[in-house]
Amino acid sequence: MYIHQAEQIKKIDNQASEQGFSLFSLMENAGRGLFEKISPLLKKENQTLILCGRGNNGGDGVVLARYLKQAGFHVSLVFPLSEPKTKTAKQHLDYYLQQDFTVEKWNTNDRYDVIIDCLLGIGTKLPLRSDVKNVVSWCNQQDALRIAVDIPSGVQADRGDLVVSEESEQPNIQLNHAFLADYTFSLHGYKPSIFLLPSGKYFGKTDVVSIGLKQTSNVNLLTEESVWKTFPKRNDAAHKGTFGTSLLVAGSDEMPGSAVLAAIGAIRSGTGKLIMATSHLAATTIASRVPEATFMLNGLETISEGEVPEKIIAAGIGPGIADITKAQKAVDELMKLDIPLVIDAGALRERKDWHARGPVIITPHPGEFSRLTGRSVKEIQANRIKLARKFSKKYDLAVVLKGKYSIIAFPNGETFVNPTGNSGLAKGGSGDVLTGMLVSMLATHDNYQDAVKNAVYIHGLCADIWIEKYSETSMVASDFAQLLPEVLGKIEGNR
Ligand SMILES: NC(=O)C1=CN([C@@H]2O[C@H](COP(=O)(O)OP(=O)(O)OC[C@H]3O[C@@H](n4cnc5c(N)ncnc54)[C@H](O)[C@@H]3O)[C@@H](O)[C@H]2O)[C@H](O)CC1
Ligand SMILES: [K+]
Repeated sequence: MYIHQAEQIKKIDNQASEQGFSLFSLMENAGRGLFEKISPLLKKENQTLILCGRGNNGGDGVVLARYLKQAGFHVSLVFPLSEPKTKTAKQHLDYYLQQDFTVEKWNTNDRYDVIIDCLLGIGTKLPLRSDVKNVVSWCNQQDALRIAVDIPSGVQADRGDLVVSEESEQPNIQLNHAFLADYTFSLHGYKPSIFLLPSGKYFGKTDVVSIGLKQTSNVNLLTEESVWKTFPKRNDAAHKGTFGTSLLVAGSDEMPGSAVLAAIGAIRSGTGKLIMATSHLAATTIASRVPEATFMLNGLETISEGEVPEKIIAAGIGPGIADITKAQKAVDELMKLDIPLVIDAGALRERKDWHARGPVIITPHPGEFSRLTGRSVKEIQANRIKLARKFSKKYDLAVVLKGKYSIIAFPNGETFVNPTGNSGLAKGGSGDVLTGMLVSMLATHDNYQDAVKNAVYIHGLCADIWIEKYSETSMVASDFAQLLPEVLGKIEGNR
């Protein structure tokens, strides 16, 4: 499923128009497609208000109004911000009027069953002008079904923040920030703000209306199907060497649990063998929970001095590591190997040189990404896709920016939004499990990008499966020991 940034949509529109597909036809397709999706939600006796802005989002509303009226629905078409100003919207309004349909005056005392928001689309620049704010605020206070076209008005296409002012500190839904939709029908494809916060809270249920344009984007939503298709098959002749040896540099006397969790994630995700480079105390704890692991004692020190176990085919470093200086030296050593390397938690610090022989995957949460980029967490959250892409390209590494809708950005520009997961993962230790899973899947997949995508998707799916039976509150990271077999059974069964 493609995700389109506003600029890309404009480019595709222009291309289509150069190739003879006029904006008038695109708007006609948009209105017709919206009619097909929206009319089943309306009853014939409903009073429906379509609020149109001055741009092409308003034009979509005009076409939708025509189709709904032709089908016998009670519709009031209103321009609360004055009449359309774009050529195409004007043309459609002329055609609408020629069918003897009318434009209504807006009376805020009238009551409607359904309100359709065609005020602002991807041309939105914040802050919202006060006249739009007033209309949005009125809409949000009505006892009506609210449907947004393309994006809810007040939301931008590419960013997650709503009000470019101090007010945006307030994370809760505000009545006058944006149209609070029950449904949003996106034209051509989803826009990034569906997957960002707080904007994502305003979309309600979402669906896409095709308008006949070419589908292409290097930002995609991960799907379960793509995971089935790329998850490696294990053949009967396999032995422990077939799936390779993974190395996890994790855990310290202060934080043995993180290493246990990373080891659980790794051992349940397919690696043939697992070496834990860790402290004596942590090794004792790990051995009791993951007896399959072998150990390199004083692992962090040893690796930081340049002594690395042989024959490893994937490595990860960071969970439960307390000594930041040694962690950096160990990262330097691991970067000399021609294997994929996951850098997380205690090993994830700003570096001058990210250059490595094999692929590097960093797994920051927003706080860690803030430390790496020097930007505030608020700025990162508003702009997760763009900033992850930028960092990935600049340093030639893969970024897994964790959080609701984790972003995976690869240095070739391919970017993925992960739809799985819930707040059951927002707990200490779930990131450690992910690091273990990543390393293990890197050891078992031929293609490192598939390994990263699959680990992130499956990690979230475990939490989604958990809440089918229990609640987000009760989930803890050690539950992955049971959840991974269940979820991998589902994935491998479907393959
Ligand atoms: N390929 C497609 O997906 C197509 C989508 N269509 C629809 O067109 C809009 C985008 O149209 P555009 O005219 O570029 O922008 P808007 O309708 O969003 O309106 C711009 C309009 O709003 C004013 N404005 C911007 N920000 C603010 C603000 N903060 N406060 C008040 N007013 C604001 C601005 O000055 C302009 O006047 C897209 O979303 C789809 O709905 C096409 O129909 C077909 C192709
Ligand atoms: K809208």
